[in-house]
Amino acid sequence: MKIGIGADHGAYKLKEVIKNHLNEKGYEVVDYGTNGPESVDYPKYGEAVAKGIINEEIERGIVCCGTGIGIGLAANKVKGIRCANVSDTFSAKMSRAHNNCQMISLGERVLGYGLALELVDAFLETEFEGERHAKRVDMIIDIESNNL
Ligand SMILES: O=C(CO)[C@H](O)[C@H](O)COP(=O)(O)O
Repeated sequence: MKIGIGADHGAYKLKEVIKNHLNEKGYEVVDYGTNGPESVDYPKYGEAVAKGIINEEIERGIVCCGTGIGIGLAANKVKGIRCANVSDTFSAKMSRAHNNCQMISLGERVLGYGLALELVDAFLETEFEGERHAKRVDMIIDIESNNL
């Protein structure tokens, strides 16, 4: 599976930790930056990874900033994207199982690296359950289409 990652300056170290972890696990990783501590604006990176999903360059996206909130909000503004800001393993799994999220966002100023990697694994290893959840995800998609 091809995974896109992106972060701002508040989380580029976490992004590197995730990149190494995914490479070790055999995933193909596309890094959308940023790659250093210089201050940057997180919306640019959230948008870039989200567009990677929509353009089918990648299948899943993991984005990081200080809290994971801002970069996740930005990703969710790209039509068709469902990105969940998660900090517990159950929610990381449910973001796939019930919500069919293509992306999660993580906060480097919130999480330890061990937990962050557990969240990444839970997200990537859980399948969407479909059935009653498919109708509800379709309703989310309809809200987007009806409120342009
Ligand atoms: O968490 C974030 C957005 O939700 C950003 O990483 C955070 O706002 C950056 O702050 P600063 O410019 O003070 O490092």
